[in-house]
Amino acid sequence: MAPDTLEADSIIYRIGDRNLLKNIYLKCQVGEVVGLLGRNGSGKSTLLKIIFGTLETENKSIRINGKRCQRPFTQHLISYLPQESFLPRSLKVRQLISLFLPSREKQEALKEHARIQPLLSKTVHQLSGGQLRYLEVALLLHLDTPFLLLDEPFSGIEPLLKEHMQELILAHKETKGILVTDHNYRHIIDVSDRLILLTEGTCRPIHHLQELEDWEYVPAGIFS
Ligand SMILES: Nc1ncnc2c1ncn2[C@@H]1O[C@H](COP(=O)(O)OP(=O)(O)OP(=O)(O)O)[C@@H](O)[C@H]1O
Repeated sequence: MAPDTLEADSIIYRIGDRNLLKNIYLKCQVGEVVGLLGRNGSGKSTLLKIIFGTLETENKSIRINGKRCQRPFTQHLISYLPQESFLPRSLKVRQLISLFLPSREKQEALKEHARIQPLLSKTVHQLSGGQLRYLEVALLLHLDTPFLLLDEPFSGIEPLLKEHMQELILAHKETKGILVTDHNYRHIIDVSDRLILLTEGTCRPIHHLQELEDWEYVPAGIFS
């Protein structure tokens, strides 16, 4: 059975005597984008690192189709966009695509992409912050992993490119389950099928946008 359900369950994370994450449960299915919102320092990045498997914690259960999986990234089940850029600066975009994507077909598809094609002869350090972020997200979306965690894909990019980033994410959601977090909450709302708010160490499903005001994530009056 193809992997189609990712569950992160019973996640607890403490920093000193602070309970940052208290018994978190969240689920993401192939074909949906789940938007994770939360105030600065609420633990969103920490949660993504724990799910990806690069941050250890005292308690967690990551399951794919119900089967426990200690480090999903080693089995090519999850890919992850960290907040900081992760690409080597000295390589040309063309080389990077060939190195990063195992499938020739995906390499060619990305090289022909309208917003990537003009960048092919540039080295990574010649790209603007927004171009770099777009390239990173495009590379990860072209991998065959069924799940993708995106930490601040809209950060530092101009309004027009944000629209293109949204389109890029939506163009791939049929074959992926995508968990995305960002402070550009309107873009997260637009791109997501479901919203979750991480607050007080707990994931709360958001059914109505007004709840974002009730939990004081956005100022009163924005949605009401
Ligand atoms: N290695 C660490 N040592 C001590 N405190 C840490 C460490 N990593 C994270 N924290 C603290 O954990 C809390 C959650 O951090 P995290 O980066 O996960 O939050 P976030 O919701 O992603 O925040 P932001 O929206 O500002 O990126 C913060 O208070 C942060 O200071």
